[in-house]
Amino acid sequence: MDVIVGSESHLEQMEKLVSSWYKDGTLPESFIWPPDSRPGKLAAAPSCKNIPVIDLGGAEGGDHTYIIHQILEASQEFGFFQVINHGISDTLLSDTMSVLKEFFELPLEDKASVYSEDPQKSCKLFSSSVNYDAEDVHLWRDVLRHPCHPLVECLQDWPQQPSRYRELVGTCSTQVKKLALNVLELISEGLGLGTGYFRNELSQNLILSVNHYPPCPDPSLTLGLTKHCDPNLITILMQEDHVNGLQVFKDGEWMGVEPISHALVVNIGYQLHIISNGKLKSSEHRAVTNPCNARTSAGFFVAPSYVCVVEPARALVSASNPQLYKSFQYEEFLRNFNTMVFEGKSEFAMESFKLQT
Ligand SMILES: O=C(O)CCC(=O)C(=O)O
Ligand SMILES: [Fe+2]
Repeated sequence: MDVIVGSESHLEQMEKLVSSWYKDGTLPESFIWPPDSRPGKLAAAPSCKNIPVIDLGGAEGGDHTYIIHQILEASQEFGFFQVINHGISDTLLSDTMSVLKEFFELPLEDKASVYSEDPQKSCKLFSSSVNYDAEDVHLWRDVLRHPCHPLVECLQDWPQQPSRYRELVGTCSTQVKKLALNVLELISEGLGLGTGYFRNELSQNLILSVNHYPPCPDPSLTLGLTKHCDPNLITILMQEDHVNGLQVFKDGEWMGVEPISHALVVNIGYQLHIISNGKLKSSEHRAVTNPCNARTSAGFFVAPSYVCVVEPARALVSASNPQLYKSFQYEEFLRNFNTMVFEGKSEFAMESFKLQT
């Protein structure tokens, strides 16, 4: 059925957005996760002081080799690290985060033009997941998702409000892409793949996914985002200051990733795990909610083009390091990943791409 933007049924659909009704103070049953995937007592998840914070300030000077060493070590052990002195100005990051938060605070009518339940639509605001009507349990989040590349082609689909949205998110996404390519260059060098290994179809796409988690009456029973690894190449995540929520699974327990002002979180996606022939790790992570503050996070997902062929780098395969994954088109991986996520089996998303060794 076609739904006309701003029509009564379109606005009714928008009432699925958690931000439109959370103030009634209830946690509906449809948001209560089974006991084995609930966060339970949040106090049990210590804020992780161990996720490395890497100063990229000297990457082009005398610290170059040391920084590569830190990035490789963090990517092998944690699959996550934070970066500071990354070259993106504090003002741009703060202003972009403000405009993203403002977007979610707009009245429903002002968000109606981007709200959509159509899985094919590339720029859309929705609640929980793209499978809202078919999923058993909902996530306590609203999401605004859209491509950021090529900028001139996608910009016209982005929200027009707040008025500085396009300008700030456009500038920020361009700079985040540049940062991601710099980090990938350091990884490429660290893996012994030379220069420019990722500067092609492997890093062609950039998708922004903004998560908004309103305050939740009982964070122990629900989740903002269930455990998953990111399917793409590498993710650069901006998280709001002072509000915890991101957790990484490490050594059998969930650990919080502390928000650090103006730092960015870097997360190794499945494609980088595969290209490194298992050397770099993709870690499971999730987002929990809290009763006091809304939290907004913005993930910039750098991904291969859909037709790009992905496989372990030849230079990393040898008799003593047999090839662990077959080669495939990224589109095929993504289709399988999305099905697995929908079936609640995302931890098995890699199975059909593994080679018997
Ligand atoms: O909200 C967060 O910090 C996590 C977001 C995330 O993991 C994702 O969007 O894939
Ligand atoms: Fe993620």
